[in-house]
Amino acid sequence: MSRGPSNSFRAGLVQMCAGRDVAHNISDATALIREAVSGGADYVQTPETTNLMELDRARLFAAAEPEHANAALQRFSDLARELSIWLHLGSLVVKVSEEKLANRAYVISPAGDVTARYDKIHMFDVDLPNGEKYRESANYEPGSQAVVAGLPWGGLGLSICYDLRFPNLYRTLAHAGAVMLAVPAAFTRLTGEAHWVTLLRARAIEAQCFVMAAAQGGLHEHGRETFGHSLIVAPWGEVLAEGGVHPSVIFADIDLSRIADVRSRVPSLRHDRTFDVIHAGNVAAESAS
Ligand SMILES: O=C(O)CNC(=O)[C@H](CS)NC(=O)CCC(=O)C(=O)O
Repeated sequence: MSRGPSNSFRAGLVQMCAGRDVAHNISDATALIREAVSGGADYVQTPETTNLMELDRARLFAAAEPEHANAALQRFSDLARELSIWLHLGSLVVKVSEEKLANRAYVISPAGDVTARYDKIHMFDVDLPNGEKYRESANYEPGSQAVVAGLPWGGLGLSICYDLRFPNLYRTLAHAGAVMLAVPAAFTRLTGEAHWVTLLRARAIEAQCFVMAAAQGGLHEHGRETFGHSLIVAPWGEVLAEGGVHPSVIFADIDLSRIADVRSRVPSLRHDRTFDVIHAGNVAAESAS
């Protein structure tokens, strides 16, 4: 595969449909990562919870492994080294105590070393209109640190799934030097249909970054359905690649020289202002209380 100049590279995003068995998920992801590399990818991203999707708390904790003895992390570190790629595990389920897990992303270098970790900050505790109920915080300990991971081509701002709804995280990452944003996810089908593409394009446009979002998709063993539609978006907002519902790999050639062009024409990242909020009129004052 021909490698471009140092500010461009090929991204391969793995879309999968993870289940309850860690070994099975590792083997599915491995096949797709190899497919991505066959297609010329220098950077490969996998979705949220690549190693495990399980609803039952007892089974979830029985299958979850700590970071120092994590089969998925060990296997994927070896794979990154074997294939000589930057491998970004969108997240792994990692046991951090007998009571809590972390929803943790890893960036692994072509030497097989973990160079960045990120724990999902925003917990998906919601009640959807179709009756689906999620209480992520019951099982997971949220993170409290945003992370810009250094890649050879530029800074990659890390996030996971529900974080997508908090635009200030991405603006903070852009101000901290990110030129790419990662949003690996397991979006629900219902909210994915309504919001996924729109929110990802908005984050790309407002943070003036490339956005890369590898997704879980399809009907999972644990009974939930996720939206799929892995997406790569350019900083001007156009969609460069989009997946369907089933496991696959999507690709895009990322040319980071576009960032300077977009940011110099519309310098909105340098136009932030502070302001006060006032309540004008009785109706607004009452409804705001
Ligand atoms: O629990 C698992 O098995 C894997 N993890 C997830 O599915 C996570 C946490 S429950 N899902 C989301 O954050 C969906 C967000 C979303 O769909 C939205 O913001 O609309």
